[in-house]
Amino acid sequence: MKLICICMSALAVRDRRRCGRVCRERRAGSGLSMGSVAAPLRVLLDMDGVLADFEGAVLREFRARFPTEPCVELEERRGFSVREQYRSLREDLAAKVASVYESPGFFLDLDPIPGALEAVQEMLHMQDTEVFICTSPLQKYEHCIVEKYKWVEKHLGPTFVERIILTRDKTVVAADLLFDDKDTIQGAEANPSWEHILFTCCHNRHVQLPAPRRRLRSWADDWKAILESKRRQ
Ligand SMILES: Cc1cn([C@H]2C[C@H](OP(=O)(O)O)[C@@H](CO)O2)c(=O)[nH]c1=O
Ligand SMILES: [Mg+2]
Repeated sequence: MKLICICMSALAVRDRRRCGRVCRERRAGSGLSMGSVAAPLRVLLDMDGVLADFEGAVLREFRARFPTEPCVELEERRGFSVREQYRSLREDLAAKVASVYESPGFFLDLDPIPGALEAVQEMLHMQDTEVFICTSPLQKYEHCIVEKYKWVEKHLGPTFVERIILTRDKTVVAADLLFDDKDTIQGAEANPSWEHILFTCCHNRHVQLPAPRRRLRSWADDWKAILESKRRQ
């Protein structure tokens, strides 16, 4: 069971997280320590590429709007940024593909990733588990932000909207696990509290992860084993 310290007073998030790490280390060597209590496992789920099919929609909409232009098939996707790969095909295609995902309705109409909604509901009802959606808005955020909220309400229900964490910097959010399709997640915090589980997506399929980094290949893969292994740490 995962442990955190009972602290003397309400501590800042940063201090509480530090305290949790100290307790985990203590427990590994010497069992339960004085002042330790069970804490739920906190899981962050990224949205695009993990719950919502951003890549599939970009290709479908790009083809529909620019039928005569070359495009990048999903099997050919490499690197997180769609815009940069289209730019490498031809400079002006960068703006064209960006116009697709910056359009009103784009984020709202994303299809759920297969198995994602069922997995989230199951995770939500697991004992000793807290689930949040941790997602970044586009820099051009006009439609994206409200549509991400609406997407969650539509597919997961209004109470799940309370569980959205919207941030451009996921490193400052405290949790045990982050499932995310972006292979490199950086920000103000050099040592985030979460373990990043790379969720396989067309653009990261070929990324070789150095040990001990872990992947979840799809929602049909054993995500429960990852949660349980983290609980035991
Ligand atoms: C521009 C761009 C955005 N996105 C997603 C990631 C972010 O959502 P999320 O954090 O839910 O994965 C969102 C804003 O950048 O759009 C991509 O996945 N690829 C891209 O090339
Ligand atoms: Mg993502």
